[in-house]
Amino acid sequence: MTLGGGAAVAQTKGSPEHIKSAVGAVDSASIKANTATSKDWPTYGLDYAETRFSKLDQINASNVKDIGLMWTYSLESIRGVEATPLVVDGIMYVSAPWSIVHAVDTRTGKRLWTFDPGVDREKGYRGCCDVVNRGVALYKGKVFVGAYDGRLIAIDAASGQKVWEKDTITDRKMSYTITGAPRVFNGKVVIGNGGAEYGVRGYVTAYDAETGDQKWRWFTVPGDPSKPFEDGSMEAAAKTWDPAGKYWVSGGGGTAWDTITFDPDLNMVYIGTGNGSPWNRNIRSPAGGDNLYLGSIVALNAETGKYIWHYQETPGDNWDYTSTQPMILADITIDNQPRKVVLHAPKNGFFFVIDRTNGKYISAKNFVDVNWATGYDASGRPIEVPEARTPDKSFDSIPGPFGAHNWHPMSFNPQTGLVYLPAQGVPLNLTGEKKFVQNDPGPFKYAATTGWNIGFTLNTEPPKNLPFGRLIAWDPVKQKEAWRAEYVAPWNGGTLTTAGNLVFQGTADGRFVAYNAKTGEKLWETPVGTGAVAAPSTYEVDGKQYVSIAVGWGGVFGITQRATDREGPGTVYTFAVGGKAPLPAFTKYQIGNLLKGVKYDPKDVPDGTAIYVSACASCHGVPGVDKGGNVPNLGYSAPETITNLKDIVFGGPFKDKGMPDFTGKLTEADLTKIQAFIQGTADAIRPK
Ligand SMILES: O=C(O)c1cc(C(=O)O)c2c(n1)C(=O)C(=O)c1cc(C(=O)O)[nH]c1-2
Ligand SMILES: [Ca+2]
Repeated sequence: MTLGGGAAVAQTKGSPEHIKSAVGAVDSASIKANTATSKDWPTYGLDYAETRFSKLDQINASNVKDIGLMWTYSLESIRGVEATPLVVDGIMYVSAPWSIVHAVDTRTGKRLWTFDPGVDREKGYRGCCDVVNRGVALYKGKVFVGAYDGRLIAIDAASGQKVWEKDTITDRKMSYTITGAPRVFNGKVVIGNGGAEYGVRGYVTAYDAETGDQKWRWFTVPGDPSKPFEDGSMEAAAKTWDPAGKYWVSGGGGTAWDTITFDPDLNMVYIGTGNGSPWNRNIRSPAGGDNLYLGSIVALNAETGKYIWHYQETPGDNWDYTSTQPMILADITIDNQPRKVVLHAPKNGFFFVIDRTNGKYISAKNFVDVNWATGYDASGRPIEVPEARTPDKSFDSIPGPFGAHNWHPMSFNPQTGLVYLPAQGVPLNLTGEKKFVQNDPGPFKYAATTGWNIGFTLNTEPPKNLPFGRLIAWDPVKQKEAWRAEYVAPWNGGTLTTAGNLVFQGTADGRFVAYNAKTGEKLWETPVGTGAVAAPSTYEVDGKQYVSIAVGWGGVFGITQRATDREGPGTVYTFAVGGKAPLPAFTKYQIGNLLKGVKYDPKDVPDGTAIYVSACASCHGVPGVDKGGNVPNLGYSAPETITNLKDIVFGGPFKDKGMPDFTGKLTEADLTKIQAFIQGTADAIRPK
């Protein structure tokens, strides 16, 4: 066998030498070249356009019924698994909770190495939405991972040893985290961060892939006006914020916590920016204003990081409507004109088609029911419903802050012309805070004890709309649904589509399903160990096509809620035609009895409710009502656990699992009240 350099050395596949040459050859040119065959899956969305459309068709609509399990690989995790597995010549790189990276030989399903960046487990509460990681990036023999605590780390792809590490965080006092997959192009690795529920200012940074040296940084929202603007885009943006809101004190938000999409044709990188911080615009910018660049797609020069254009999908965000959802770059024909577009389905419930050469709006249409806007006008501005921002009334925002579409990647199949979009509804009611004080852990302020600052109280009135989850096949040209598959719950997985006329998706209720991409007919399914939220990938090894999915229930919805009676560990499942491996033994989710017998004073229940909402609800859910996600529901704890709450809440005995030490944040008197709320709620819902 002759290798690239002309050396006639036969390598054992999976050996360090093989990995050095295979992953060493990954660069922008090879990622582009791979689109001709889709043999490898070298970057988060498969290709730079992030289509998640594979040209492989060995597995297709006629034979998908014959695929079976080849192997499973345990990620040994209990929290959410959101990563898309990358594969180059049979070597898989997949990340697990706490940003742990696993290298797996797909020829055997065996571990090559793991890398644990050593994120302080006690700091899990510094991110809003589970200690997840959406995946790694590969470039010239290195694996890049964004660690949850904000470090960007380069790892040697063959040895699993750290090559370099950079602290990407500008201000360590603030709750910044990284959950997204880095993107690498032309020798630069780009990463953003999360934290807009806590009061941070968003930005993205490019580093030299080889050395880790910083190349450029672009802030998404303006900073303290007493300091100079970083660039002209910040000067322009500041005009759309009301300084009376002192937005820089609560960071402003706009965090780029997921999508960063490189466009090799136009040498631009598109950043999807997040929600406002705090969410409530009346507090953040009392006189109103669009608050650029929240809820936007922003094009930057890929070389310099300089602003080129923006399109704001949610002007003056008020509802946690992030535009961080994954983008797809497509060349499609609209009104007989070939157009270079971005396809995008942000949280706000509208499907957007944007001209990516200049950021001009082409069309937007709601893909689920929405109640905050009736549509978009010809200039691309939403026609808002006034009640959606009433300061003195509560509002069932539809979509709610979980979004009509969250981070779960969609895919686009040019053969069907359809986008496969995991859509959902998670009801939530928002009531504006009358008096907002940054970092006040006060009662009823959701998750405020762990640092949230959103300017709303949640569900002070029970929401009236109903939850749902569905797969939508969406025609972006007609802006119309072609078919749908309904699910039992929200929070289903990302999608993959192939030239075999297939769509693959994992589901919240613990299945992995294949559909006919044209018609939506279900062609195959298998149970997997727990709810699946990540997107699958497909690749060819030694002439054979495989499909892999990393399964592990979690993410913001999955911390507190569930749709299966199974639980972890996080596991990679790999399927191929003729696979005959037995499914692993699934672990049954052990839910205790509804809590009974904890002594409490009913007078403590109202205060207990208020404290629970601020300190416990974001991870433990509503006692007894929710059934526990990847974190236990306290309404089903043993009575001794609740009676002795102080043994868990103080001193950090479960900090390895992500439970913070509340010493100094809660008192023993608070715990007495929390106990009253937990037992009181369990008693209130107990069937008579
Ligand atoms: O505003 C932010 O900075 C931020 C960060 C993240 C994150 O980093 O995971 C999420 C969100 N917001 C968010 O609004 C959201 O719905 C969400 C879901 C998830 C998830 O992984 O399940 N992360 C995030
Ligand atoms: Ca957010």
